[in-house]
Amino acid sequence: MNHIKLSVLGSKGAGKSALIVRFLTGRFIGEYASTSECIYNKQVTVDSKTTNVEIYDPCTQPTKQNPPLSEELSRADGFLVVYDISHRSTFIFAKTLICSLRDSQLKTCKRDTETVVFLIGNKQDLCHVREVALEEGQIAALEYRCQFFELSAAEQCQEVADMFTSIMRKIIHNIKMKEKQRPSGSKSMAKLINNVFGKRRKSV
Ligand SMILES: Nc1nc2c(ncn2[C@@H]2O[C@H](COP(=O)(O)OP(=O)(O)OP(=O)(O)O)[C@@H](O)[C@H]2O)c(=O)[nH]1
Repeated sequence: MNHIKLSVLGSKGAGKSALIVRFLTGRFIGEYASTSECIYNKQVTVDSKTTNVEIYDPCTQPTKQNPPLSEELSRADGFLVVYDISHRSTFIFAKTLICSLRDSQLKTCKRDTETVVFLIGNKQDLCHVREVALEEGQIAALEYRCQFFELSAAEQCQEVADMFTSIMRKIIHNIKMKEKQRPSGSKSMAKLINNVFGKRRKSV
């Protein structure tokens, strides 16, 4: 079974909890008591493979010191960076976050494949008070090499589910690529150990 970890980052009020709850329950709940960070676990099926996904919601609090992004990087396999299309400041913060993620990754160099980051423009239903154009989100995603979705946790269930499936599929693909790139020595070592113990088991 695949085990993957997602972190959902973004400004206070961008809709992180609403997106997560919509994915986990299929429902939209208007208000959340976001007093502390939350970690959700769910078993899902991605391309007919059972996958355990852990979702970390920092529940951004003005007084809460969120962990440094390098810590986030080591914790998560992928990131949803959420902004509210009706508040430009959340979009600017989202771009800052992605920049920091990319910079932190370069510094830590702990990963050979680039961290999976999805830029999410939420509250698409508030297009009558839109402050961030769709094209701006698309251009930012191209610039920061991430996938882009504009949607509404309040009004769209399938689209939110499809977005989560898409990032989980991308993460699983990356994990498989990394396993393939693993130095052949470790593979042959595993094969050797299997042969030795395997033969011994056969003789017993
Ligand atoms: N119209 C509309 N409102 C939304 C949508 N998603 C979330 N909201 C509302 O936006 C407010 C903030 O949503 P949350 O999910 O708590 O946002 P958050 O990013 O988790 O906020 P913090 O936990 O404080 O960081 C709530 O009043 C939600 O009902 C959406 O797609 N459309």
